[in-house]
Amino acid sequence: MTTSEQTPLTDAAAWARLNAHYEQVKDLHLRELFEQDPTRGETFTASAGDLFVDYSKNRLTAETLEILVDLARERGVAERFEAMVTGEKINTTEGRAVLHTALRAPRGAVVEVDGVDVVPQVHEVLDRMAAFADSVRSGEWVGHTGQRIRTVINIGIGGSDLGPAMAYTALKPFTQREIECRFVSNVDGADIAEATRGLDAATTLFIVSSKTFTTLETLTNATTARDWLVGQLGDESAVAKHFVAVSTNAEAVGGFGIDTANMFGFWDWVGGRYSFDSAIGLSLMVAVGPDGFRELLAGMHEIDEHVRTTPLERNVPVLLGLIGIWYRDFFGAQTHAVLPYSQYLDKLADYLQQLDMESNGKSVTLSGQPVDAPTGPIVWGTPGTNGQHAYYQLIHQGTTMVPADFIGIARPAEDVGEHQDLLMANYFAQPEALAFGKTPEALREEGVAEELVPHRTFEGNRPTNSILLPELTPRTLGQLIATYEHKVFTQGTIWGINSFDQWGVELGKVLAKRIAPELTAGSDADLAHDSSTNALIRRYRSLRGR
Ligand SMILES: O=P(O)(O)OC[C@H]1O[C@H](O)[C@H](O)[C@@H](O)[C@@H]1O
Repeated sequence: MTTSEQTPLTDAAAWARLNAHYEQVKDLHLRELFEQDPTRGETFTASAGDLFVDYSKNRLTAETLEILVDLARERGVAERFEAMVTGEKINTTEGRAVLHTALRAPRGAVVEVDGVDVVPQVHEVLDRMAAFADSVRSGEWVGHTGQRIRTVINIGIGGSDLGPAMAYTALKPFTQREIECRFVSNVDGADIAEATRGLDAATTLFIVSSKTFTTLETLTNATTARDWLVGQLGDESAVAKHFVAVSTNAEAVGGFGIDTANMFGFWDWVGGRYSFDSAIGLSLMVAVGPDGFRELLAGMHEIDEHVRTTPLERNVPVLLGLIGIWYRDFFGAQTHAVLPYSQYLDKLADYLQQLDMESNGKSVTLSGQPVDAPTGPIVWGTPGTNGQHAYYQLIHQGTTMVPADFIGIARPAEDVGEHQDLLMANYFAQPEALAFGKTPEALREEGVAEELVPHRTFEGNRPTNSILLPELTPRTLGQLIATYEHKVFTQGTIWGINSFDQWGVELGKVLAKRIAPELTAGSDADLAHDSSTNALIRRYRSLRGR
């Protein structure tokens, strides 16, 4: 047991110090902080792998950071990280180890769960995935009619969708363009209908991805996909050449009719939202090739090692986590924006929403007590510069503090004309404007009419991190994602919550199972929900002529 599992967060000595310190620094303006220390922009920075992080535009001092690091020490962040990566069952509510770091451990490393080294199993599956991916990519794997595969459709949801979908988009320039990947997640029939529209079943391969293989959305989509395929090819036996599965549940895969020879396994110690570097990434591996996938794993491993070996003061995921806690728990910021200046990172915020919000959206501690400080923020964002022309108004001049990560890529995959420099000019300009704002005096000097001065004033003092990557490659993407994984870990550890369960998604699933048959059968009088739910169901039935 580490400290955070035993004692309330607010009992920590560093917590009391942070409270007192907050009162001293809360009104300091970033303008003053930069005036006091003109070297701040060079010293409040850190690197991990190829990631460079400038955290100087945050409302904190060197002392703030010192106390935050003391808090991390007191809450046992390093010890709990060690417990996690060595296979301790830190997911106590499910009795499981948490070993996504073992998914990227190099061949020959040893990580034991219940006395069994899991690394050989990890590499055995990776090798099978590689052989499969190569055969699809080369055209050696042919469909029922002897034709090669042109479209791969991953069917999965949550962690079995968001990771591969995000990474496929991010790594488009590294994909074999002759094979297109599509992703179907929503149980809304529109998703599978649109994904298969116009496709030739003879050249389509489905990867059914589900850790549990019991997820309603995925099984429903997989059944519809199988009907579509058999409908087009006119032969049940075609399924064998057009369906593979990724799951921890071999029995259910067999029960669905997919040959378990075409199943790629993983383990209960891989959480859904931490699984895209497991076999869940099979579609991605087909797209970027086994070498690309291994580069991604290597990038993630670099960050795992960084966290393990770097002092907390320079530990990038730990620092990002601590800065997030400073805003969430002391300034009361409810959200955290992720603003990538890269179109390829279009799906990053969607992915991070599950990673962060499903992990740290908790209100009880590991020991079941109510938390004594606010936990995970609402995570959101879209690629810059689009957000600038939509919601940045609120970030600049609204009444809510929105701490944000600005993510920039120096060397673009598509170096088209002056696009990149214009994009990056915005990447640099926005955090500058957010931090330093524009004073009424400056406006008056420019001759702005007095009645417009309040409207055109930018208060500034709005905090950001700037994360800069040299380029977006499988390796740097792996580094970026592992950085966020361990940021979330750091925060969960400090809050003393279980970042690895997700009981909060259960109730809605149970109720939906109960309601589904009520939508088609039975009489209105049989409905036994609250009056609102009953009336809505009745209205739906009537709109559908039932
Ligand atoms: O991979 P599966 O078992 O199908 O689960 C898919 C997703 O659904 C669940 O409800 C959880 O909220 C997610 O953590 C999980 O990633």
